[in-house]
Amino acid sequence: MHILVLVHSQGGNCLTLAEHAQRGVESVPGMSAQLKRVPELETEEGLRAHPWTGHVYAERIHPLPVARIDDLAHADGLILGSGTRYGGMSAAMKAFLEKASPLWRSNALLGRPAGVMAVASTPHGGVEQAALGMMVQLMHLGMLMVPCGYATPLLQRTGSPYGAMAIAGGAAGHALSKDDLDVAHYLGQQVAEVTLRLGPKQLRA
Ligand SMILES: Cc1cc2nc3c(=O)[nH]c(=O)nc-3n(C[C@H](O)[C@H](O)[C@H](O)COP(=O)(O)O)c2cc1C
Repeated sequence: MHILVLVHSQGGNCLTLAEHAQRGVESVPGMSAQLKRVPELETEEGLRAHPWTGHVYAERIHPLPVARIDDLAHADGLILGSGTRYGGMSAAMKAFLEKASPLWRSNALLGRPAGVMAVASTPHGGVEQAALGMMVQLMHLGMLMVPCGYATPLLQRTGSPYGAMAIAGGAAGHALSKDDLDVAHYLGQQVAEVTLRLGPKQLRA
């Protein structure tokens, strides 16, 4: 069975979490994961020319496959990740989810498991709202939320009970910690295990 790990990352931090979530999924026998990015709203030239993140875009973001709405319908489970933008998910992630309205109409994603990840540069800069905002949109699509909870001691040090969350990037230049990466891996495992227990998706007409 297959999990789609779908990310919008500009500085590469959320992408790093997504890579670890992908490994977490793949650590569960019988599960595979594919990492894709949502379509960008900014121009290719603008992204490449950005003074701080242009090299990240060229080296790490651009090579990722760009997701289509169909990819959501064909995955047995989903992990979404976004950088925090003004206390919410990125516009690119939100735009992608809004394009999923045909799947909302057909209930194609009803009952499928999903987890969320977010990164912000400051401790009280809205990382939880970004993650919870993604959860709300996924619940409108009928998806089942798979949280981190507190079953792992990692959650005493980083992450959040809602999903994988971290403080990194921005002017202070915080780097992701090993605990942050391990929480992302843990979330991937959790989503994979729940997906496996629920069984293969039922495709709706
Ligand atoms: C337009 C914009 C808005 C941002 N808004 C916030 C914010 O509200 N709170 C915060 O802590 N960081 C904010 N940031 C910083 C990013 O969340 C941070 O750099 C994070 O590491 C981005 O993840 P990424 O490296 O995966 O792109 C903002 C960055 C940009 C470009």
